[in-house]
Amino acid sequence: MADSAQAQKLVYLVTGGCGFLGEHVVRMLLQREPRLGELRVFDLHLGPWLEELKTGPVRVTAIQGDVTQAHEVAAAVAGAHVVIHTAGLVDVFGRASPKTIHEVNVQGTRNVIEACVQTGTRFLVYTSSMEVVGPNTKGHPFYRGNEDTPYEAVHRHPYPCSKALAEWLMGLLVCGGLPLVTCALRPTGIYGEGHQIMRDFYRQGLRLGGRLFRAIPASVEHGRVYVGNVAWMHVLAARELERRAARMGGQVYFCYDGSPYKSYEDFNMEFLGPCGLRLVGTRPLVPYWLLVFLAALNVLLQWLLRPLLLYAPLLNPYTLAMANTTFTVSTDKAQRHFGYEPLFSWEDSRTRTILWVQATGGSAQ
Ligand SMILES: NC(=O)c1ccc[n+]([C@@H]2O[C@H](COP(=O)([O-])OP(=O)(O)OC[C@H]3O[C@@H](n4cnc5c(N)ncnc54)[C@H](O)[C@@H]3O)[C@@H](O)[C@H]2O)c1
Ligand SMILES: C[C@@H](CO)CCC[C@@H](C)[C@H]1CC[C@H]2[C@@H]3[C@H](O)C=C4C[C@@H](O)CC[C@]4(C)[C@H]3CC[C@]12C
Repeated sequence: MADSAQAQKLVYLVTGGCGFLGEHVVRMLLQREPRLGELRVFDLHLGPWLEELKTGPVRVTAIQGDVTQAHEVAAAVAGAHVVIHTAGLVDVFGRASPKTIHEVNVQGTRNVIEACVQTGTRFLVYTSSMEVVGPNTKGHPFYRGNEDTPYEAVHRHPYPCSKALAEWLMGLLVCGGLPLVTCALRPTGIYGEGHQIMRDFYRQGLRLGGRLFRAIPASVEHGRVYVGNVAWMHVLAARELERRAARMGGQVYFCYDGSPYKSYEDFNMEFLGPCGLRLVGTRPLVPYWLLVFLAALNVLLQWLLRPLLLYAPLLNPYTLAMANTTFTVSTDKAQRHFGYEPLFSWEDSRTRTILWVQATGGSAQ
């Protein structure tokens, strides 16, 4: 990618490119990366929507593969200039075993790093998570903090443990002095078109006669960021890693935009309200001790039923702690380091999400 090769077309690889975030990254690259020559989309499950992208000017190569299989990753990475690694097992509900979460999120990331080193790929952007920092097991608030805010990060749940370990692996590279330049992006709770949990809440509200019941105090802030802005941040970071390697290499960045600071439930109502739902109660209708009890009961039921079926409700001690602990970010690090500005205003993000919930929320899609 030297000066003389300004017009050189680049090969990008997006792992997890058919996931919620991955699909937005893929589409954003096609729209906003002028140097894109080939786009490889690597995923365990390929989406049918990829077919429509294959008719455009950029070569789109769909690769069905597993990040836990080093040889599959190496084959996909070979010849790629830039890798955006979003593939991950996002499970805070006990659907997958801790071992599987570790294999996909930690070993999978190690495979991606090693493939880059072996095949000479120089730029790697990793999708990390807010949970690398917190909320911690002690329920300490992280109130509008930034990347340098001191916070006692204590992980016990397999998912945050795996994301923290994977991000740490990225950092190791810099210490090792390898030619690979990496950075990690830490989204808070992502929302937008394709957000399954938002759709689940919508359907639950419809079943309950157009109502949802407040369980979390409105004063607890939960950080949220629009998927289009998270995707844009990945595309921009990937593009700028070369030019600003000394500054960006080994850095971590929270993903942020103009989304308002609200509780998890009040934030969801920004979209579900215009879709006809109502949040009942200005205060939690269920006492907190009862939620704690129900969350613990769900863990017991999950364990008892495991030989027969997979019982994985939204409420468990970890998700309750997440929803009930203030964790919000306020930072401009990505702006200072690589010129990031959100592409979508809060109004745009809101409208797009509402339209998506209205279009697909009631259907089986
Ligand atoms: N959704 C959020 O709120 C959020 C917040 C912070 C960080 N993240 C991170 O963003 C990334 C994407 O999350 P998402 O919400 O889009 O999840 P998702 O489940 O929609 O997407 C993950 C994708 O990875 C793929 N994948 C899983 N295991 C794989 C394997 N072994 N090999 C290849 N592909 C595999 C899945 O098929 C899926 O398409 C994850 O790394 C996640 O940890 C998500
Ligand atoms: C107690 C319930 C009353 O309505 C609400 C339970 C809500 C939980 C299911 C969600 C609350 C916070 C969410 C998480 C958060 O937004 C950030 C995440 C980071 C990411 O890396 C993965 C997804 C998630 C863990 C997200 C999952 C759902 C919540 C726990």
